Amino acid sequence: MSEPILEISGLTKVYRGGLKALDNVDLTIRKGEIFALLGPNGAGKTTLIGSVCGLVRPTSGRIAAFGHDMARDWRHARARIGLVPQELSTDMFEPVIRAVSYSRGLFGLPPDKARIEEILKSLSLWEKRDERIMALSGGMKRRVLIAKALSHEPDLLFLDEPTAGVDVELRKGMWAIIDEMRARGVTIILTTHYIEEAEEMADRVGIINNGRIIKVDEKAAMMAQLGRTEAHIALAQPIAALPAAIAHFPVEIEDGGSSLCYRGGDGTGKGKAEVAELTKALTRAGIDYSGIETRESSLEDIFVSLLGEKEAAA
Ligand SMILES: Nc1ncnc2c1ncn2[C@@H]1O[C@H](COP(=O)(O)OP(=O)(O)OP(=O)(O)O)[C@@H](O)[C@H]1O
Repeated sequence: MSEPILEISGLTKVYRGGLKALDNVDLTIRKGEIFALLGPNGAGKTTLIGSVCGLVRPTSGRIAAFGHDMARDWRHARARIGLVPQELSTDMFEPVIRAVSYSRGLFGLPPDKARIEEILKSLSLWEKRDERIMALSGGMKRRVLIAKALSHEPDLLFLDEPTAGVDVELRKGMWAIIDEMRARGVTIILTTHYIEEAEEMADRVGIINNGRIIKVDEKAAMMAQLGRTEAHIALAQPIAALPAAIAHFPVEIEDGGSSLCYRGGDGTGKGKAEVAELTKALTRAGIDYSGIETRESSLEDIFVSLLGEKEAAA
């Protein structure tokens, strides 16, 4: 297991007015990993990132990056940390290349035209280098944010909801860019609302809700618990009891016998396959159905079930 690059312990943030955005957060990030912080709106993701990047002053707790305590030795660590925020707030009138070069200088690195060119090319921004940022499309603006963060060659990079509100194509493009950064050895922490994004990108996943980290696990183990499948099967004729032929499936009668509800699977595609098996078994048993509605559980469903498990264990 590689060495820790970021160690957060007992981190709490209470905003003026009393809102506790982070509640005693402990989290260790290892060198070279991609860590996805998954949580709903207002969970505390941006506050957590802001605390590490020096934008939010923690109420209590400790943050150490690269072995340096951020409270005492902030400058040393800060120069090695990059942040891609959710939105561009400045430089709208600047040409792309100037904004990106300026970001590099801001962190005290000497100008390096070749490096800036390489970054802009890798993000397909080279052709747009002389355009003002305000004239770019939303997707290109996001790329500028990434280029700015990469310009100072961070070892630890935060991506705050890199693909919120972008179309599928751009999301895939963004994932490819994140992959390239990983290949260069950058440690990445990304926040997201999307389970599929965590699934696609991350080595480990942490789930945050109401300022608390509910669970942290390797991606595969986490996904095995998430993404359960739910299928509602409308029956052509109501049934009074579960037929023996389907009793071994995780299925229940609902709506007074006019439909069946399947809840199973483990996020590996097992659910869908099992629903297909279930429909075959119904056909074999001579039970007709008029429709099937299948869905994967949402992030909200998962929070409800994880919180339920946590409360049950407490
Ligand atoms: N400057 C602030 N002052 C007071 N409350 C704040 C401030 N910034 C954030 N909050 C509150 O802290 C909580 C956590 O917000 P935060 O932005 O960290 O969540 P998030 O998980 O990033 O949400 P989102 O997914 O919507 O970006 C929210 O209830 C938010 O309203």
